[in-house]
Amino acid sequence: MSIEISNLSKQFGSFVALDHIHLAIKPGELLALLGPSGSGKTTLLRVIAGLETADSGQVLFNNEDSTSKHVRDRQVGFVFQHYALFRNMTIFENVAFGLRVRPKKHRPTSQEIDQRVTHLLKLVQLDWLADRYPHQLSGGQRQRIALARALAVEPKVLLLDEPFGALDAKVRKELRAWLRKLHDDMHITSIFVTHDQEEALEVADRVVVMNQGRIEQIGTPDEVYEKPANPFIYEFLGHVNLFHGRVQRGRAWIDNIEIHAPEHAEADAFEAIAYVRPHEIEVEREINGEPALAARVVHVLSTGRVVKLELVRNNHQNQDTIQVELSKERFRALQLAKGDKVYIRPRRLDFFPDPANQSLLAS
Ligand SMILES: Nc1ncnc2c1ncn2[C@@H]1O[C@H](COP(=O)(O)OP(=O)(O)OP(=O)(O)O)[C@@H](O)[C@H]1O
Repeated sequence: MSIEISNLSKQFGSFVALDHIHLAIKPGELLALLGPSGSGKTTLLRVIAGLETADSGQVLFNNEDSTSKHVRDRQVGFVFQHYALFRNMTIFENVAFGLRVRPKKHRPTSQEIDQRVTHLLKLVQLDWLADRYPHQLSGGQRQRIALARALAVEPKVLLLDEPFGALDAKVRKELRAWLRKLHDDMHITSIFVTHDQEEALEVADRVVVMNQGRIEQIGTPDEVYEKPANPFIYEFLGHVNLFHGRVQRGRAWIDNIEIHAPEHAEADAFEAIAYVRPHEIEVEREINGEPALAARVVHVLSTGRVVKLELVRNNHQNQDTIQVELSKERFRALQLAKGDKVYIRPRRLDFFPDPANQSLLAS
């Protein structure tokens, strides 16, 4: 099932929750809606589900306008953060529920229901819990059952709102991998809401980054992480270092370091902010012929395969810490410790006009 969202807007009173949203979701795609709290993710999901009506715009399922279609006719399955399973029903009956309450002429036979529920419980790898009650399950197991229950009615679209939000970090990680695999097996067009960057980047085919009711960028996890469209996304997605510099006709400068900026080949001079990810900074003990920024190590944190360094620049007014990530091998080769002097050079920088200083420089 493809979903196309066209020019969708929604206000609550005078507050604009969705602001002219356009989005095309391919059949079988797993899409993440990612953004800070209040950015409109849940509202968008609820409009797609038919639980909320938009003020204007359309939601098309397989090119067919569903705006006036009732929730139960949209063939969507839901999983929410706190999905309340029926407490007084066994796990088996919870999963069977959506099928048992169907009108008689659409209801599968009792034998078919048994078969389908057994199959789904196997799919979520919890068939051994069929006779238990929800309170006898862990949070992660309950969410997997919630998913099995959503899948029981064979939805064409699966909508998940922070499905793992209430779980601890380790279980979340396990369920992410599990959801990805399940999706690869089933290919149901799925949209999940999260405010966890890592979750979105790890699980989704494409990520939609939202902010203040608008879409800031749509792309594969690599695209949004490696090529953020604007400063908001840079700062929202993972750790990032900020430098101030200057750009002119395809060249850029951070202090004495000159860097190619081919994407700004035509640009007149402008004051810029420049972003660089922690793993895109080279660290040397000695200056090696290329201009570099002098800094010193203020903190070393070893986490598994990478070593995270915190640096501050030497003799520089900006004493914000600079985060650097090195491989363990590189860290060993450098033999760095707190207090050591180093030279750093960003391998790749992305430049944007500095909002605090928009004035043009004399060329
Ligand atoms: N029924 C409502 N009445 C009034 N305002 C609402 C209503 N539902 C949502 N809002 C407002 O719309 C904005 C977007 O809410 P929404 O739940 O879509 O955000 P979100 O991105 O999902 O946030 P979170 O990650 O915190 O769940 C919020 O500022 C919220 O307060």
